Amino acid sequence: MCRIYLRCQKTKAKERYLKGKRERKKQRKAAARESAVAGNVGGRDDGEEDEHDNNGEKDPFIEEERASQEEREFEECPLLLQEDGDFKRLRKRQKLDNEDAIPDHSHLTAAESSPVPSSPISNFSDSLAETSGHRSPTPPLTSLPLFPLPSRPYVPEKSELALQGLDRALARAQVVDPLLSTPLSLDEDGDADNGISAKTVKRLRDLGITELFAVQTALLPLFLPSDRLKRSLYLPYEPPNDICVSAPTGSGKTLAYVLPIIEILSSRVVTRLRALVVLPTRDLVIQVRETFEAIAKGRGLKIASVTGQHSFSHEQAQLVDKTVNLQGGSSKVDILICTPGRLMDHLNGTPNFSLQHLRFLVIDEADRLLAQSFQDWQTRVLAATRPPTRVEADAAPREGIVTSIPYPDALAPGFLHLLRGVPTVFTDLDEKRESSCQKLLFSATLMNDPGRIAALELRNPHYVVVKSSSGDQQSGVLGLAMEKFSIPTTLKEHMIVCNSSQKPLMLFHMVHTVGITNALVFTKSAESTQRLVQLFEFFEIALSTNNKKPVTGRAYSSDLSPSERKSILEKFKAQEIDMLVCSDLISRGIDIKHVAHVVNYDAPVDMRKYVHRVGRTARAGRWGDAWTLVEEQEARYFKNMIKAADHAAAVSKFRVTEQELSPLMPFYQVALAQLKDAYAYTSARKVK
Ligand SMILES: Nc1ncnc2c1ncn2[C@@H]1O[C@H](COP(=O)(O)OP(=O)(O)OP(=O)(O)O)[C@@H](O)[C@H]1O
Repeated sequence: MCRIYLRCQKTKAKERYLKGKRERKKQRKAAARESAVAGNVGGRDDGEEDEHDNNGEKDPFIEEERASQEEREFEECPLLLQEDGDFKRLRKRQKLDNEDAIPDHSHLTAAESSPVPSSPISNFSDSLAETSGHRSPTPPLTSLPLFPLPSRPYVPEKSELALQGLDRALARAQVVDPLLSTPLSLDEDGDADNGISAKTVKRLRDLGITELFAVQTALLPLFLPSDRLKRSLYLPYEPPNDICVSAPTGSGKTLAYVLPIIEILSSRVVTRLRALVVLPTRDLVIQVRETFEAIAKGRGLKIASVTGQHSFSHEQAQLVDKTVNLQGGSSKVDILICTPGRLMDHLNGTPNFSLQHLRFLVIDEADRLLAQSFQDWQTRVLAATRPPTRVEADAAPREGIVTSIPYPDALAPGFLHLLRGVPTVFTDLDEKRESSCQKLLFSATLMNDPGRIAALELRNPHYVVVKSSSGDQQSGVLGLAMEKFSIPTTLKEHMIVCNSSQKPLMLFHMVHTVGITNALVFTKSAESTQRLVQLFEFFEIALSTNNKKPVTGRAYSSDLSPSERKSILEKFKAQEIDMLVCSDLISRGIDIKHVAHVVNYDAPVDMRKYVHRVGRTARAGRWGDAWTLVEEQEARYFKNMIKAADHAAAVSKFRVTEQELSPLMPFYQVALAQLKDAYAYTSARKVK
């Protein structure tokens, strides 16, 4: 309303002013004509600054200037500003007001020198009334408030935000320099300095391991303290702390938990399920089982794995004795390595399969596993390791009181109150008995998700972060909190920006010109894996007519049966295959020593994926190269991703020109045509 009113006022005033101006102009012209006729040419002195004409009339130019000034003021009206949101103008207005707010009051009366500054709107309407020669019929707008200047809120740094609400245990993390290592030497007692027995040292040496890597050096004293009581299989009154480890890919995390588990379990007399290792894929289960078997050789420990590769009953027969019903459970194995899905199957459907004797629960690739629910496996597993509370125990069905235990049962100390037929009397002097299970979380990209961590019910967790940034605590913790992951220092990273249609040719160029072999090539899906391998085969056939030895490439994806996958992986390990084209199925954890190159044929969509993929090379201190083919339209996203992880400087740009690609172009076109025919033929057969 105000706005419309002011606009109307302005228009009428302007019209009146222009009319007056025209009349004055006419009068002046007439007067000039008369004086010219009278030969009396005179006028205003140029140097005169008086705004009034000689006859006392206002100077039209000065009037015009004033009108435009008023117009400007009108434009600067805060009401309009509010709508436009033009804070610059408001700031200018306020600046002017502030200047006005320090007037010289010496010549004013008390009433005039009121500290309340007059509103620009009231000034404007007053001057408008003056200009028009009469006052507005409506009262002038006097007290419209000036909106306060918007002040920029305090924006905390990203690092500051990352540290807020950080788990206290994580804030106190032990940061370890990745270059740390300890030689495996024996002391006078025959033990190694880090608490490893002579037997294990000998076994390690047989396997060619002569020193412990940083993560192993840091972890072994935590698992194997000099106080031997703390190495007991059961610690119901003083349960061990849980441990979370973040260390780069290929830094030896597997051995860091395999060694202490074998050392501690070697003292066992009766076989019980005491170590459970959960991994995300079958391939990883096989790999970790091999490591356990290699280190535990000659120690009498029984190791098994369940992944669903064999029948359920076969696995049950391997795991438990089903003929008796035991509260303490029965186990034919000491160490079980499994995928979460199959673990749930056995928890739900295998009699006597119990986790109450667990001393170690290892969750490897923890961030990946905890992100997937698998029938809420974490909650179920944790519940199975924890002794029931008094209320739960009282509610548990018991058989009639008998004086002797009917058959030997083997409940863990924390679960003794459940013993069938034996009355339990709780007293106030009873000490609380807890599960002796120590939870161990490992990953190269350990998550910092308070919700997920809380769900694990970690007991006084101790964090170990292996990170290169000068090994200082603050940057190590910050890196983990902000998901700035560590990459092996022996890895060289490159990116190649190219047109999407050139990508296959670019890969073939890299294989033949740069000499990429013993390579893992990651694609985004099983389907693109298959297509790329087929195109590569056609290309190699076309090129081999040119007297070149063909490079062998095979696909490795979830489309293949487990036995096919196993055989392909073995051939690749035996270096019978030069290039394995795969989906993300083997992007985590897989350890193949001779992998010298990783090619991200399809750029990874997040930093975690990138870290794990490129981490398939440059393992255990060896050198390796990672190449990422980035399509032009993805380049910005990829650069931002690595920049956000403070990793942009480590990835160098590799340029390939059209001329360099041109020699391979004819073979590529032949291969493309053949691939087209092959797909046309396959789809025609499908239609039939
Ligand atoms: N102390 C050691 N001395 C020599 N080699 C070692 C040592 N510890 C581990 N290795 C070797 O280093 C390689 C990488 O180890 P491992 O697979 O445990 O890495 P990782 O940290 O689990 O990697 P990822 O995060 O990718 O799973 C393996 O081949 C392993 O045999």
